[in-house]
Amino acid sequence: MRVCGSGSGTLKLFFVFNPSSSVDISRERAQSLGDVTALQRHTAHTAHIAHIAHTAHTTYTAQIAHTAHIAHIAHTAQAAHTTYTAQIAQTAQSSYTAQTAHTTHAAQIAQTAQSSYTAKTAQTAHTVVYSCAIPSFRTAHEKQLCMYFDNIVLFTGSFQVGEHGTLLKKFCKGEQQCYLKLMKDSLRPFVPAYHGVVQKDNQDYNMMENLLNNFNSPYIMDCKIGSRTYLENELQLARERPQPRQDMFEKMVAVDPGAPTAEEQAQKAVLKSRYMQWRETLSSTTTLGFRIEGFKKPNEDCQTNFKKTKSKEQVIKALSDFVESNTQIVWGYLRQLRQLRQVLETSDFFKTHEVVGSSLLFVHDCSGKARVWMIDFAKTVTLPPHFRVDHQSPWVEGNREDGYLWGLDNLIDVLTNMLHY
Ligand SMILES: O=P(O)(O)O[C@H]1[C@H](O)[C@@H](OP(=O)(O)O)[C@H](OP(=O)(O)O)[C@@H](OP(=O)(O)O)[C@H]1O
Ligand SMILES: Nc1ncnc2c1ncn2[C@@H]1O[C@H](COP(=O)(O)OP(=O)(O)O)[C@@H](O)[C@H]1O
Repeated sequence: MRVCGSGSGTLKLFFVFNPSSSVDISRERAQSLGDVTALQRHTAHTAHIAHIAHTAHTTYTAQIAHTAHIAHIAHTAQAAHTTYTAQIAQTAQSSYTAQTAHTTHAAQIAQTAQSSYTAKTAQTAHTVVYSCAIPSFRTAHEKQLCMYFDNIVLFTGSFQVGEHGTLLKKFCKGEQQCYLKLMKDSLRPFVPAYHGVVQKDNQDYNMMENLLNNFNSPYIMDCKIGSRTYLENELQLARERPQPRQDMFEKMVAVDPGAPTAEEQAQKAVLKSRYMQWRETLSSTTTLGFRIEGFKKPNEDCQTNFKKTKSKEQVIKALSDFVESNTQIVWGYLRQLRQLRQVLETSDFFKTHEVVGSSLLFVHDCSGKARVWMIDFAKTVTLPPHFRVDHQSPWVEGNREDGYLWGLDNLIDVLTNMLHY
């Protein structure tokens, strides 16, 4: 969450997953080139790359891991300081567009993996992968949602990879406080394990378990839960110090050119609270108390085109696509959600917090394993002493209701309906 200014697996390659490219490539590219250089430095200086070969779970990853034998990786990583940036820049400028890189990616990797274990092959695999490193996401959020390429974590603005299969998220004090409390709460099994604060390149991060560690080619979905996605004090701030946002105006117009009012059209900007409310009514947040932010299936583009997914039928269609109509997976998720529902009833943390903008992360794989975790507590705040919410009542300013249980019940209902389709 960018509110503050912004298991133990060991896979340490960062790939940028890249769907259709249409945006300001040069700015993003510059950023991504910086990331890749930083990444290579990281790779070159840690011994963890050796674990890649051992812990690669997916065929795909295993292939790369095998191909990229440790000696060759070391060599590649060393070379990276001097040659990689240039190579990627060159690749990007040639007809090797992000789109092309993505579509040919799997085929090329497969081909590469089948060939012999030469340094050249290892390097090829890396080059192919990194030539995908031209982000074309419209929003930072989409970029984070799309942070996985199979089990391999992408290096994004807010996230870094930590030691021993952990994930580092840019430090946010509010989120840290939540995790510290959650580690002692009955909700602990439903949140990533929290491992404290670490500093990297002068930036503090909250270190947590990477929830994908034990999955093989995971399917990943992020659902934002609750009837409201902004805090009451954000509304107050917007009234006291209105800060019209041009970027949000642009995001709004991209979805619906008719959405801004005449005044907003004239200013070419909207307030954040207005944008957030518009997003809520456009999607199922207001009608169902949750919305699909995006999902990612193995070897497919990340899908984030759910801003207008509002009706039950539309939601069911999207969820069916995510689980590929596999009822075993639906049952798995339902079991998890029902357990979570029960635990929420007993949780002291839940009783005493307004949970806004938090997501449920759904992960399953072809083995049939399906898990759900609560993530993203950057906008979860402690309620004043003795202040109670039921997490179900409609929100009116001042009552601090977040609609979390209402949304969860609707989600359970929708998944149950899917079994009868
Ligand atoms: O999803 P889109 O339509 O791109 O809108 C995003 C999300 O609502 C972000 O919330 P979240 O991170 O919970 O998904 C929010 O970050 P905040 O968490 O800071 O509210 C962004 O605000 P800005 O960061 O101000 O742009 C806003 O632009
Ligand atoms: N502990 C985790 N393990 C695995 N993936 C995670 C974890 N935390 C976040 N993610 C991934 O990162 C994405 C963004 O995380 P989130 O905490 O919502 O950040 P932001 O608030 O910056 O959007 C999620 O949709 C999910 O895919």
